[in-house]
Amino acid sequence: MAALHLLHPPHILSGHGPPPLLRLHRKPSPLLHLLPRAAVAATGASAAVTTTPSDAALQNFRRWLATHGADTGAAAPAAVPEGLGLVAARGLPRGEVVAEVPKKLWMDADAVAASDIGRVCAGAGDLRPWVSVSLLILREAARGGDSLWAPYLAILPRQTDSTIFWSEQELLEIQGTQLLSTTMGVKEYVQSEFDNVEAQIIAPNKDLFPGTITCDDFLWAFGVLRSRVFPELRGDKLALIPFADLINHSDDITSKEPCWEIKGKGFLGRDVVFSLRTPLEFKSGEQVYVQYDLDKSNAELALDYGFTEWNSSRDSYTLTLEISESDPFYGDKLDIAELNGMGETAYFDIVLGESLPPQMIPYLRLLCLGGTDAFLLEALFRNKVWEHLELPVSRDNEESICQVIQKACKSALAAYHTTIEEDEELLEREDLQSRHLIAIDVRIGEKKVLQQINDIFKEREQELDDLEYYQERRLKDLGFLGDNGEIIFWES
Ligand SMILES: C[S@@+](CC[C@H](N)C(=O)[O-])C[C@H]1O[C@@H](n2cnc3c(N)ncnc32)[C@H](O)[C@@H]1O
Repeated sequence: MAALHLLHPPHILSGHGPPPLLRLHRKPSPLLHLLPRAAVAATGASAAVTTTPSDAALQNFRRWLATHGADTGAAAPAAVPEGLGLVAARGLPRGEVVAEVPKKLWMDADAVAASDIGRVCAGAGDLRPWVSVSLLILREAARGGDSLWAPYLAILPRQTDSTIFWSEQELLEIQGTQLLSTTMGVKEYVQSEFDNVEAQIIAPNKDLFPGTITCDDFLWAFGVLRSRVFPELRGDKLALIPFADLINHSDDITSKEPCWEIKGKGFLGRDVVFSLRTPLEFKSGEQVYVQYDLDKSNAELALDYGFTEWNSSRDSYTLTLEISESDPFYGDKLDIAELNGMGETAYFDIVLGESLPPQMIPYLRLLCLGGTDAFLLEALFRNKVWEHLELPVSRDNEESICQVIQKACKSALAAYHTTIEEDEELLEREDLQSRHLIAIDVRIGEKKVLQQINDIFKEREQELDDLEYYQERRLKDLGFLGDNGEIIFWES
């Protein structure tokens, strides 16, 4: 029995620790009430919170862009099923410029430095770029009509369907999912960053932040950045680009080529602009789309943008494996993991319909190594051990990896409040709200991946007798074992 050799069971974390606590509703924030994109109608049957600004606000926004030298003639902002979007004003071939937005309109680190909060942000030391740009958004929103960005801030949505904006009741729909843990983790992170900036920047500078700024306001600014910043503009380059950020996502766009560039224009190319291009041809009147990120899972799309796709390559589950500190071979195992570019904890993203990540099984075999196989952990084997772990080590070790994974999958599956079949039935309903649909898509995807992992190891467990293990390979290498598994003696 494998367990006899497992002196210390490996630590398998599946992302299903104690269920995260759901926060109570907080009061609506004063600042969000100041933001204009509120008195509007929902668009499209599936849009629970997607609202569009008034025509007057849109016209004001377009005038503002033109006054400040933005070139946006190729597409017009308009109400579309995804909220606002960009609609081709004429036939646009592939690679055509949709808009060129001058740097003076971007909300980025330079805009923070040049603004009246620049001094306090610089004085606060190492503020993360997203934190200082969030403060700029909130400061400018509080300035109302006096802000340079007022016409832009007026058309920003008050919410998206990102799970960071879901109510306690709505979050119950993703009970047991990794998405719930991630969402709660992100909200806690934003809360702790807010606590810091409130103490360091907001409270001591009441002249700059005269009204009340709450954590909900800060979460809104975080959500705006998370859903609207082009993926490559992260870190120090983080920038909110008005107008270009109205472009919606379509799964039909599969090209990996970036659809934008930052370039110089005008005399000696001194005027920096953000230039957005079409990834495909679009007819006049069609909505122009881009691909946000081909590699994001449905859970990531739900968290960042508030939508999911019915596409199995977006269904994924992150398996977390960890070398337990109480393992008697902890030091040796950690050393081996580190020598092979891994660590005490390893994360494996498993995608529906795709094979397991290549490092996962060797890492698992390492975690389960013990008993009579522990000799492989000796220093003598250090440079070769990973090669050995790439193939089955022993029946006991292989059986252990099959059992621990199946156990972890079963326990993770038990934490969901619905089965795959129940979810599939729910998907037949036509009255599903967008957030409910996102919840079903994510939990069904996670469960399918868990089921797939479970099946792989179940099948493997049934093949244990047919596998070739370390000792047999070794005897063969030394010429002691024939092709049919018979021991070759010198005398025969
Ligand atoms: C970069 S903004 C695009 C402009 C946005 N539609 C608006 O009204 O301001 C990204 C947000 O648009 C919406 N969105 C974009 N593509 C979508 C899609 N394919 N399905 C549903 N919502 C989408 C989501 O709310 C997402 O968070």
